[in-house]
Amino acid sequence: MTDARATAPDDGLAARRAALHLIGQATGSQRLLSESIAAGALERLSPPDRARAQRLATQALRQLPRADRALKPFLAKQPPLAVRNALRLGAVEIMEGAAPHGVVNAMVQIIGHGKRTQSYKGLVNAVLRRLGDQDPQAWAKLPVPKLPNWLRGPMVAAWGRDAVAAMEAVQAEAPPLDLTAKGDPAALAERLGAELLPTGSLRLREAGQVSALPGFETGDWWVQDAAAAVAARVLDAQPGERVLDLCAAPGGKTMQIAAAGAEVTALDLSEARLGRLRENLDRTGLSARIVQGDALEFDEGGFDAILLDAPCSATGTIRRHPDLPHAKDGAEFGALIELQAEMIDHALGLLAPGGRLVFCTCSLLPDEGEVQVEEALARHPGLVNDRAALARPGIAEDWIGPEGLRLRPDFWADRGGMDGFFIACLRRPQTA
Ligand SMILES: C[S@@+](CC[C@H](N)C(=O)[O-])C[C@H]1O[C@@H](n2cnc3c(N)ncnc32)[C@H](O)[C@@H]1O
Repeated sequence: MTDARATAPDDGLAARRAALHLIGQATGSQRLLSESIAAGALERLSPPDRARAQRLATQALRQLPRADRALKPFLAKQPPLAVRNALRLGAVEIMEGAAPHGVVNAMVQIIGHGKRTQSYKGLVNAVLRRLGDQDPQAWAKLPVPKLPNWLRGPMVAAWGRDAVAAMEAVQAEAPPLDLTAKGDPAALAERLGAELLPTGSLRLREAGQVSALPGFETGDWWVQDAAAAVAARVLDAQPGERVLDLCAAPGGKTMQIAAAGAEVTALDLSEARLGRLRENLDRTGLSARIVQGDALEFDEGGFDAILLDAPCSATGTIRRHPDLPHAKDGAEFGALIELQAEMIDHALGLLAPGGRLVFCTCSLLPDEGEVQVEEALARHPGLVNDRAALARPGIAEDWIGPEGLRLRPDFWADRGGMDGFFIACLRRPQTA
């Protein structure tokens, strides 16, 4: 059955309304876009509107501080959040090149529709029209959006002001699309007209619809940030090895390990995310044993290698998830850091003697990376930090620190950056 509301052309109203819902949830209710979407926020939309709503919300959240600056001269006082967000989304769209009249009409209609917002119709109309008369160059000259203080403080303490400013500059841009090839990356790069990155990932700047790219249906590749792909390269799974992927879903790293010919067990707590892992394995024709459960309760041992891509603050992925600084406030850091340490200890106990544990997090906070390794080495006498395993093709020597490999969004800035990651390889002694 077709839902007429989902398919009728509406000049972008449905997509904009949904985008505003997502932005409202992130800025008003501390809900990540992924959480709102999992709760059904985009269910009623057609696939193109769904993609458009997500794109609009993501771009508006990425540029929120710029939008606020551009709007400030036109607002004597702040209107309610729903109106403010409509102005923000409208400002971002107009200043980034959308036809102003279409944006103004849509926002006026949306605001005019709500009982609590309809009295702001005139304001939205006037402000967005005046923004439409602004020089688009002025937008580009606005300062790069800064991270919120709760995150900026610890990051400046860890990496210094200049490095954080460089990361913010990368985070202000829409990221490229990175792919991992199931087979030969050079041949696939040629087929797709993609850049072959030094670490072996592929990069497309203007990808369009992912599922329309050649090789999607046949499962010749999967979407995976270049930095995320390095963790499984460090693990370097060998054909026939027994490998445990402890926090596996949605399975980017599981697929790399399976493609290397290892016997992989993919475990995750989330049944919903494991559903995505199953779809990914089906599409790529790769196989893994799938286990739903808590990593801390899994007690099958004797693995040659374990990948622990632990739950973390995800602060390394802000350029792909710009909702995070708006929806979070750092309150959960402490619990995550404790969980990561428990997971490291538990995983070490599941290794065969001489086995290796690759621990990684997509975090920019040393407490979720370097400090975890330092403390694990202190807790486990005889444990070896195998830094030689980190020297993979394309990895610059100065990215490897005493505790492990630190990847940052401002690395490869001229190529479009990369996600922030920490990766270490710990070896259990032969005799424990
Ligand atoms: C960073 S994501 C993993 C990404 C995945 N390795 C990939 O490359 O696609 C962390 C995962 O840990 C899972 N997780 C969180 N707590 C867990 C637990 N106690 N046991 C097992 N998995 C857990 C989450 O459901 C989430 O899928």
